[in-house]
Amino acid sequence: MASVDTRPSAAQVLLQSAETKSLLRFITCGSVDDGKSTLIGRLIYESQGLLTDQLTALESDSRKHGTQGEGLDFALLMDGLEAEREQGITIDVAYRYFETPTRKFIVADCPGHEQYTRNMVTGASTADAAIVLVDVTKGLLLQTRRHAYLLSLLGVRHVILAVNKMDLASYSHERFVEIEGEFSKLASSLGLKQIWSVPISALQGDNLTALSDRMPWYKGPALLELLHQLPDLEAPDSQRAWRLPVQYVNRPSSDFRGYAGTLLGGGKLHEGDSVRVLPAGTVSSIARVIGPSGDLDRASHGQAITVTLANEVDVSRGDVLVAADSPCEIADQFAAHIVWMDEQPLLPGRSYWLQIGARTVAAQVTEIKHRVDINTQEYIAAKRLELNEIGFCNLYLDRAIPFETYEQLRELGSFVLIDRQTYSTAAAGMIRFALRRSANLHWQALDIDKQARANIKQQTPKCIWFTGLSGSGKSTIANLVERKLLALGHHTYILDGDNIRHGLSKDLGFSDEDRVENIRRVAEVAKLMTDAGLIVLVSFISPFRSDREMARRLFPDGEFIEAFVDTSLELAESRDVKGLYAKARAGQLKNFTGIDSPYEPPESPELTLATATASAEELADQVVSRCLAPDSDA
Ligand SMILES: Nc1ncnc2c1ncn2[C@@H]1O[C@H](COP(=O)(O)OS(=O)(=O)O)[C@@H](OP(=O)(O)O)[C@H]1O
Ligand SMILES: Nc1ncnc2c1ncn2[C@@H]1O[C@H](COP(=O)(O)OP(=O)(O)O)[C@@H](O)[C@H]1O
Repeated sequence: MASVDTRPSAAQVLLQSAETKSLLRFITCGSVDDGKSTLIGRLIYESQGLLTDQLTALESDSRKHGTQGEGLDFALLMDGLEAEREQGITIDVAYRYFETPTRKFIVADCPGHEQYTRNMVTGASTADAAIVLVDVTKGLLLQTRRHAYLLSLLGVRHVILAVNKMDLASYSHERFVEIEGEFSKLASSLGLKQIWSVPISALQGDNLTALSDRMPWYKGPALLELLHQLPDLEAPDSQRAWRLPVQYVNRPSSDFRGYAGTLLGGGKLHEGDSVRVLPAGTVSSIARVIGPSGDLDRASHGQAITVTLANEVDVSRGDVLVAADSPCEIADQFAAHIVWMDEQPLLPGRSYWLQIGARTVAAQVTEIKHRVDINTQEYIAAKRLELNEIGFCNLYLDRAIPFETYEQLRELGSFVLIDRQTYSTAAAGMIRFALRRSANLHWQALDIDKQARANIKQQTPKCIWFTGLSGSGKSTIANLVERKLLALGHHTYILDGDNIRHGLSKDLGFSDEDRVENIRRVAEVAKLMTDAGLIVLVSFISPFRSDREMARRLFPDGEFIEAFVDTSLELAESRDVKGLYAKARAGQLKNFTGIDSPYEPPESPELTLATATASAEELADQVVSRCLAPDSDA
């Protein structure tokens, strides 16, 4: 006789999910070999959340295909997905739901391989937490680094390092501590903050639902306990004001007009609050706040509500209602990280639809500042982004939109790009900051001017622009010049290529486009420095004539002194101070000036410094006398 099955049916589980238990969304990172499937399967099983049909299938599959003898093979719960993948079925992300008496969980299972980056990004974009699985016998792998980077990119706030297969390492405390240390170094280099580490054996069930006596040195919590303790969606900063993106305008009759959406942000929305409609900027006040079961006095983050306004103002789907005294920014140009998800590469200049919240606008990527190697996090110059590649880009929208940076508020700082021909989702993006429209910027008049700043230093501001091949002698000569000027009581500063590329230009590589941008930035900084009354020494390869001309145009006549450090390629290469020429010749360094990237010598520089025939000391003297000569102003 069949026994009565007391496990909940699928329908019951769904009904239960409507209860008000808190929900934690998390993602698991790691490959199947790390024991990911076994871990998730076991967590679901042990938390009694298995649906009846799933369990029946698991029991029969374990008998037929299992690798665990008479026991249940938990990995089979997840492996169905692998089979689907083999059949070529595209699965964005596989989500599994389970719950315990106190919490509901949605776990996103994302495959570990690089070609599934877009899947992981999709899963992580809504996750509150992530479990990074590391096989204790293998330690940190390249993919661990990749996963940790993606978690930091997507701002997943709680990261749990699960060191798995502890049974295969004799439950060694030492080995656990070693891996934990390596991971915490990696995490802090990526800016991941909340890290927990748990030694587990997914197969044996150690430290999953209860502490294991095989690892008495581990004082807890067990993994499931930890998942219960984590706060769900990070409570937004309560100082931040509320935002209500309008999902739709509810107008059942002519005397009711409500605006529905999910409330976001830290602050509470109250009946009577002043409200601003963005992007238009019109002001009104909240007349009613309506929740699923009637009128409310107030609402907070995450609540689905409808509001009505005190007077008739124009509000459409996609607008954002904000606290009137604390509106969010509006802009039409952004810098954003973009994860490319389409088979067709991203081409700057092409028009896409950009969807942010309920708003859709036309957008172009005007520039890919760099691509990020997701395994090493190196910045690489890129003219296009291919499937699964990540780029840091400038975007231009055809109209201004209200937004928050992704860091401030995920929901108003993330967007997707949609291919206008195929309507496929081409990319996911995260707004890092707005690039303001110059039309909105005004020059601020100041009382103290350049002349006053220079007078007090008793000098004439200058920009001495050293240009030449790598290893030509720019830094050596500039350094000597600065020492000499300083000894004469002058106020100086050196802007050196290598140094600026560690900070101001650390996002730039060595493509032609990046060099152009590098020089543009440095020229602007040099101009500010002469404005401060300084003598500024600029030491950059600055290989392109047109960019040096652009720099020159920023300065008044006579202030810009172009000093060509004239050293032949052969000589510079024979010096090879940093060993870069050898690397470039060996093909290990691309776009190297003079080898596979051009250098355009100046046509009529103020100074030509021939390093083959004069010493650095002599050349520095030439520069100093030119710099201080009164006629150089002419
Ligand atoms: N591919 C490639 N090409 C040229 N230089 C390279 C490259 N990769 C690294 N480096 C190192 O970067 C320094 C040059 O940076 P700059 O900012 O002066 O270059 S540029 O003006 O933007 O062309 C340069 O420093 P210097 O040798 O002092 O010129 C090199 O050390
Ligand atoms: N006349 C000279 N002027 C400048 N540097 C010289 C000269 N003769 C030899 N050198 C050597 O060439 C190298 C130039 O390197 P560096 O100043 O770093 O070049 P850059 O900044 O252009 O890359 C230094 O090792 C320097 O000592």
